[in-house]
Amino acid sequence: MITMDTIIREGNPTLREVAKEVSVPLSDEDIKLGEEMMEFLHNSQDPVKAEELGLRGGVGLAAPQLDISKRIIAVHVPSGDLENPEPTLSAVMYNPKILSHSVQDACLGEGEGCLSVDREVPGYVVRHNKITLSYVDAAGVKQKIRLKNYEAIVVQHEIDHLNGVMFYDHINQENPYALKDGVLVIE
Ligand SMILES: Cc1nc(NNC(=O)[C@H](CC2CCCC2)CN(O)CO)c(F)c(N2CCN3CCOC[C@@H]3C2)n1
Ligand code: NI
Repeated sequence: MITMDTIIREGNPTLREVAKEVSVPLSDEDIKLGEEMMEFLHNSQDPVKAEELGLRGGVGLAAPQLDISKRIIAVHVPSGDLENPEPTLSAVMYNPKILSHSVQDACLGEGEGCLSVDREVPGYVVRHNKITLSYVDAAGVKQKIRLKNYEAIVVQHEIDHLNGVMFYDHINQENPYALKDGVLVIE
């Protein structure tokens, strides 16, 4: 089971590597890894389990954070309103690739954090507002989807990890809260 002890922290060189594509058809090992990554996200969002296991909350996870330099990410983004328990996006993505993106940029009003970063790094992390994404799903089927706003931000954070990029690499050093005109701030 993945716990916080499994997650490597900044300073570990694996977080700065470009991860390798996984072979398709998917190996049993890669399928099992994806399942464990998704299980971590579910546990981290369950107040009882998160408390029990000492997990920080997570809506995304990338294999390099487990010291595994493979292009595998898991995302589990809850809808936000408690009435509707259905997540807006829940998927393990193998070899995810951004095919195209909007001119429009966006950022989370709260900034970003990272399970591999044990410190607050304030500032806006400006990303694409909308992306068209291809990936292979856990069943080995090629998918092509369009994401926007919060879900698009989460996936971009995870794909960054596959390319050795950390969220704070995007923060403006002079003024962390500087924003160009037209950047959508997502609250
Ligand atoms: C936005 C948010 N980031 C949380 N943590 N950080 C992460 O997920 C990192 C990835 C996210 C950082 C910004 C974009 C992607 C992990 N990363 O480093 C992977 O690379 C949260 F935990 C969280 N939520 C809201 C929903 N809530 C549902 C109930 O359970 C608690 C949960 C808390 N929202
Ligand atoms: Ni992260």
